[in-house]
Amino acid sequence: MDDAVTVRHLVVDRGHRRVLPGLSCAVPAGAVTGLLGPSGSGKTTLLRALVGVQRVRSGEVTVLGEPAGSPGLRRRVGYVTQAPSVYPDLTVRENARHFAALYGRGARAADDAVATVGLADAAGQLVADLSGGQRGRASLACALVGEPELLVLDEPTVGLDPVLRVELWDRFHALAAAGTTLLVSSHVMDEAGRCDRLLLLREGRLLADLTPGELRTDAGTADLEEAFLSLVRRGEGVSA
Ligand SMILES: Nc1ncnc2c1ncn2[C@@H]1O[C@H](COP(=O)(O)OP(=O)(O)OP(=O)(O)O)[C@@H](O)[C@H]1O
Repeated sequence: MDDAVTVRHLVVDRGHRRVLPGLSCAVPAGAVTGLLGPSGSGKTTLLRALVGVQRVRSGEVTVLGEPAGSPGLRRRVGYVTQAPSVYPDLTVRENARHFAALYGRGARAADDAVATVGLADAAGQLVADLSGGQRGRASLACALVGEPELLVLDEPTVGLDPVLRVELWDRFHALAAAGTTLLVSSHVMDEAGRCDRLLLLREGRLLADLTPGELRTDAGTADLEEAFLSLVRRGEGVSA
């Protein structure tokens, strides 16, 4: 499988801290890759570098064959941040139609995206009146509407109930089956099991790049949370 993203020796400083000290990794095309790691491990920083909004000190990030942040990638890459990026004074439908228009797509595509994230019943509501989880999904709809080749999602299931979570993950896999590459960050290890591949980060370093099955086998436990912790402990043992 080709890689949609390759990262080589990426060094990023934020404030006075070296957050990514020389990270190398790859994201396979047409699959759902989970970017997992504890809070502060550098997940958002890596995602920001992929979409070209992070100042980097050195290294190379190639996205869909072009340097990250190239103007040509703007329409090919969708990014949903942890903070929903939608207009509070517009309805869900109006937001989706606005972004659809920016991508040269019609009202039908906008309405489909709203339905996909389970917000059809709330389409006429102002975003300002939505719950946090609903607002996040409205933001996701606005990214989906452009049908990007690479979808970068920063903790998209935070605040969602289990039913919606499962539905969204099914949707992610349907998109991947249709050829979209998804990179989804999470610190919820039970979501790791839903990914085709996992990149496990710790303190800005790649702890492992493997499938959920490999992680379980490697750690000798079916519990992914436990498996991740065992990997962390092993890493600490090696560096000690
Ligand atoms: N603007 C900033 N200035 C200085 N340091 C920052 C800034 N933004 C993030 N950091 C630091 O960079 C490190 C990595 O942050 P990042 O947001 O990439 O982690 P994360 O793995 O996405 O965490 P979370 O799961 O909590 O979102 C953290 O130590 C954080 O405190």
